[in-house]
Amino acid sequence: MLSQPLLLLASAVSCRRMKLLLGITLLAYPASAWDNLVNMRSIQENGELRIESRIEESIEPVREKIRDLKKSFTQKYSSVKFLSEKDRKIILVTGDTGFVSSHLTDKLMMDGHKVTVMDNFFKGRKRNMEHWTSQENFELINLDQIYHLVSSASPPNYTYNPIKTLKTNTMRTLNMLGLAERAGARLFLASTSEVYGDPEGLLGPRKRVAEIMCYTCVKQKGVEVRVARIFNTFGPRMHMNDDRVVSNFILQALQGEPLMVYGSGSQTRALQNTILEFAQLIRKLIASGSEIQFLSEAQDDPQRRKRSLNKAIFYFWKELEYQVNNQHIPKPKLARIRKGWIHRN
Ligand SMILES: O=C(O)[C@H]1O[C@H](OP(=O)(O)OP(=O)(O)OC[C@H]2O[C@@H](n3ccc(=O)[nH]c3=O)[C@H](O)[C@@H]2O)[C@H](O)[C@@H](O)[C@@H]1O
Repeated sequence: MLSQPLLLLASAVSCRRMKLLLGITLLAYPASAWDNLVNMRSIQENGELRIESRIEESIEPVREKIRDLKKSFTQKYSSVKFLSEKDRKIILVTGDTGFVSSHLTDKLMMDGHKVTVMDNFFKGRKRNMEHWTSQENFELINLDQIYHLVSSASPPNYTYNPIKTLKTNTMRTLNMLGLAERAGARLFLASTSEVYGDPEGLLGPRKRVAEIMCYTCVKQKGVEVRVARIFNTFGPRMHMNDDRVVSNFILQALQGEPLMVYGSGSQTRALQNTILEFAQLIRKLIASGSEIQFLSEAQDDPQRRKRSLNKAIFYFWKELEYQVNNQHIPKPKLARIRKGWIHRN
């Protein structure tokens, strides 16, 4: 009989314990969950902080660059370094208003050099260079035309160093053609009457190669080219030692020395009928008492090279007509020309 109440008591006790245990568990769970939550938050926050600081670290140099850039924009690059003439280089940059080249120019200018830039503004922009335009070390060239008057026609000049003459006429012509192509500019080549002369000569054949280079670039690259074969030019600023016939005879006549005619003097040039006649003319014009002396014939001396203005007039007339027709300039009426109101020269 005793065991019954004991059992009941025991079960009552364990029931209370269970309840107690259950109560404690119920209380402990939310507490630990809260704790976990708090922990997780702090881990997350720590992580976020670390990420943020890393981002900050990597962004800082970019920010610095932006600050520098802003500063440089407000400075307008006015504070270029001063370089003495010895250290200051004269630099040519082509394609300058483009992206890379415009930054290179900034660097060179800031370092104090004298920079000339050349561009046809095909891809670049003038705006990229505007901040330099008032700076005295800076020059911007936009090319439309190149006059390639390379290689002197003076015999002592081009015979002095034949390899230099060869290089000047060939390599420099190619370089200039490349520049003309790049800049979209028209190139004028000063060729010579010598291309009609001796095929072994020192100047003529080299100039002929230069001409061929020009025509090849016209065909293959569409470069606009003009070639003029210049005949026996002379005039003020010609060098005393040029050693061509005009300056030689004038100097000899002025100094009262004999005028030296090579060969018989029957050879012709564009400037006079014969060289002998030319010597006589100079002597008369200068009123010189100089004699005329005949020396042996010069080597490979072309005997006949004379002007024919008829052909030149014909081509100029055709060209003028073409230009008038294409520009829609009203042609003068024939009656007005006849009356003498408009002169047709
Ligand atoms: O300007 C030109 O077109 C050319 O002039 C000269 O070629 P050349 O035509 O022979 O011209 P000069 O040297 O002035 O001679 C002209 C003629 O006068 C003669 N001459 C020249 C000089 C002199 O003192 N005496 C003389 O009788 C020459 O024998 C030649 O027949 C140059 O050699 C070429 O490079 C140049 O392209």
